[in-house]
Amino acid sequence: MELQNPFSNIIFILSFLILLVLFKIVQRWSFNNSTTKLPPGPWKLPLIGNLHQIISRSLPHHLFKILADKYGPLMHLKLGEVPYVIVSSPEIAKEIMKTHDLNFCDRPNLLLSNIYSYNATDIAFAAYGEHWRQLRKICVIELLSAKRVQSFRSIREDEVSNLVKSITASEGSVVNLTRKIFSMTNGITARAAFGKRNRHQDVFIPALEKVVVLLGRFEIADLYPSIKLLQWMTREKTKMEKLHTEIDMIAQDIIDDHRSIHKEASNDEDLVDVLLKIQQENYHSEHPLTDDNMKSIIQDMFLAGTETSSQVLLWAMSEMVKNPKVMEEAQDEVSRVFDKKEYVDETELHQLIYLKSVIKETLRLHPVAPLLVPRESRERCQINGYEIPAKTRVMVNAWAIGRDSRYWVEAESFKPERFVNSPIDFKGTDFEFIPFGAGRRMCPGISFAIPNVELPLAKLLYHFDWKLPNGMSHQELDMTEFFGITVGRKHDLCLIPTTRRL
Ligand code: HEM
Repeated sequence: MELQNPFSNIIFILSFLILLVLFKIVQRWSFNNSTTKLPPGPWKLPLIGNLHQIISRSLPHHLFKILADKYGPLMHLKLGEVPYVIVSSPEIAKEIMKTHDLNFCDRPNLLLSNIYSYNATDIAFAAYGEHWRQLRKICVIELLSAKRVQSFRSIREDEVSNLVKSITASEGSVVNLTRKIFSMTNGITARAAFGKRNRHQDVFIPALEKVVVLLGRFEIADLYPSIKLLQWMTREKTKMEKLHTEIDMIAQDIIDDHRSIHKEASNDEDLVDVLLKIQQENYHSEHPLTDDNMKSIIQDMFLAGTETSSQVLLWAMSEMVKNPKVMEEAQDEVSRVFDKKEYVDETELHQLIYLKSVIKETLRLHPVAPLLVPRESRERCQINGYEIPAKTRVMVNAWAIGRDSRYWVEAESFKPERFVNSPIDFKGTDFEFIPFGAGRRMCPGISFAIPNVELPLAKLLYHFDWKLPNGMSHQELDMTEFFGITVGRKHDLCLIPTTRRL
């Protein structure tokens, strides 16, 4: 019988443990060298990270492009204590918003948007999950469907005709187009949402305009979420709470008014009517629609819908004034299509191929949400061999992507003809052109937005010729941007109209 070495078991166990430790060391080493490699980015200071590089006079989307040219299209920044990645190429945008979309479809929890959005229970700021899915479904199927948008046609035509009338009244003198266009877009959204113009609207819209200003600011408390004291110290928090209470009361009044008037006919249903109907139908369901949910949806329609469409219209007019040949060609097309009819309505808008290209080119050079709406990673993942930790905030620089010279010839020039026979569209599948975002969180309002831009533009070109005031030449038109929740013109667009056709 062979004698068993009394130490053999111990030796075996020890060898096993040594191997295990070695294995762990190798695993940790390879992990450090592959999966934990963060994307490149500028050097960071303790406590503030890259804040000192970001706080400059440049607009964030411009600055991020300059930095991305140096550090690459997937760039890591630390702002305060929060990790950010900035995406600046169509390829990486596709990775984020298509391949890994599920991991990047959360929104960060931010102080002011949380107050505005009933604790992030609206659509735009809600975390990804069942609640967001339910609201988004209501939005896409019931509120912003092609059929519903069509039902608002007479509202659009009416409001745009009022715009034309008010411009005609000031023919030959300087018109502040910025103010007129904002008022028209607000009018369309208000009538679509609330029905007739009503007494509350005059308070609701100015209050929301103040919200827009507050939401457009960088809030230091959001960059140091672990220091709760900062949240209590910020004055903006108190301002937002006050505005929120004011808007909430008005919106509740509007809902209650609608509740008291029972509508049978569905022809003139507005968005509040539709939401009330859904609330009644879903009363006993697992996810009933509360009054707060309704108010948050309506707010989102205004916030996401009116600023954006107005800014696109103003950028398109600015670019056409700056490029008179483009203006001429667009006017010729509108005349060709509508001269026989002698008025512009929505029935023939589909024929305005060049005008549609003008709008696309405007959205390429002036995406009104140049960094889209921030997202946040749900879990740790790898993109292009780099590690993106969980809870990293992600900004996609749609503005830089629209100027990527690998995709766009003469990227900085305004050339609508590039879109005329091109299949490239803004529906979220061509990642070199993503003014409405892409993936699960993509803008659901395209079908509502586009007629709000096409119809007024067609009418402004059909009825008027435009020139700059004070003998200014078209090259002199100032195109400086203002960065807020959307990026619009810094200075109001003031032009002199002369009538072409009544
Ligand atoms: C030209 C006009 C518009 C532009 C350029 C625009 C652009 C955008 C962008 C870039 C996003 C973020 C997408 C992302 O994170 O990938 C967004 C989200 C959103 N937009 Fe628009 N938008 C426009 C008009 C509208 C209109 C008219 C409405 C509604 C009436 C609307 C409702 C929304 C909502 C509710 C969201 C949040 C979606 C979500 O988080 O699930 N938008 N929009």
